[in-house]
Amino acid sequence: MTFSSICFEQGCWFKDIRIGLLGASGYTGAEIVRLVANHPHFGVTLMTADRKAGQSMDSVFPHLTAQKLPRLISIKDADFSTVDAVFCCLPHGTTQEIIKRLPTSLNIVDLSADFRLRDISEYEEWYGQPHKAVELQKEVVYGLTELLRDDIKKALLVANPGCYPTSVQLPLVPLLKANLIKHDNIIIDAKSGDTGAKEANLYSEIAEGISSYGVTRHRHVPEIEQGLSDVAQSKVTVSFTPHLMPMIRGMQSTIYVEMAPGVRTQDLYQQLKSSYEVLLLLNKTIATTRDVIRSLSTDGTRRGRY
Ligand SMILES: CC(=O)N[C@@H](CCC(=O)OP(=O)(O)O)C(=O)O
Repeated sequence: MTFSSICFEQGCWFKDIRIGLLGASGYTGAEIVRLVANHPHFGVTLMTADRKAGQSMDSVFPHLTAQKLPRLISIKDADFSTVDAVFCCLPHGTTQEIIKRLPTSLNIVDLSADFRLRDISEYEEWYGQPHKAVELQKEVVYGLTELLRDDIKKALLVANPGCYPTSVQLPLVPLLKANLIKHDNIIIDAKSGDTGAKEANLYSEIAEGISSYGVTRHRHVPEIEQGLSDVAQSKVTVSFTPHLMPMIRGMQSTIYVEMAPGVRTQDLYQQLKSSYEVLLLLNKTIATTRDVIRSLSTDGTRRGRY
């Protein structure tokens, strides 16, 4: 991305890249604000949230009170000449039409699923609706940063990966690339916290229980298979079952693979260790979502090498 503008709007003093958030009042909007807050170059100058237009962001998320943020406005009142890049935090299925009306000079990161699947017919099959911006699909870079960092830097439109597909592709891609595992019989037992759910769930419906859902037909399956097949350079299929857990935040995917002949568990460990600068635990300590959340709060800059 190249930006030359200097911006002096409220909330963006001395930050040279002006960010607009569309659909800012949801969890993904709040997360972008958190990430941008300490960024040396990014400043938020535009925030839209149709149902909360006129309100301040801290009236929705009080933990953001200390941030200097513009007031939430309706998207129809947005002036896109005041931004260099847009994060689209709108619901799945609503983004395609909005993005195609935005100025073509804008860098866009779409956090919905609208541009993740390259194959349009696969999108229509899994999301149950026609794709409304087919012409944009060819511009898209799949935003799994650890894999495609250089392409992402040059992209005008980035499709931010789904949550489960991220948790599955990051560990499996280095193993597939190094031919350490077989391409079939990959079983993914995945668990998500409640903030990942599409709609607000009542405490009484979630607490003290675990539910599997989307069994054999979750929309993240084709996204996972697309990514894994790309690196394996042959068709990879997976068995995937997601579960909703009684916790607010976090995700854990336990993945079962068959190792290639002659490969040992230690080889998988070494491959992952040399691929990412992340907390990697084996035998001595068990991974927990709590530890990941704790580590995020102290290090937002961790990067993988892929
Ligand atoms: C627990 C739960 O319901 N999770 C959602 C995934 C979260 C989401 O909407 O989004 P992404 O596709 O952007 O990851 C689901 O299974 O559809």
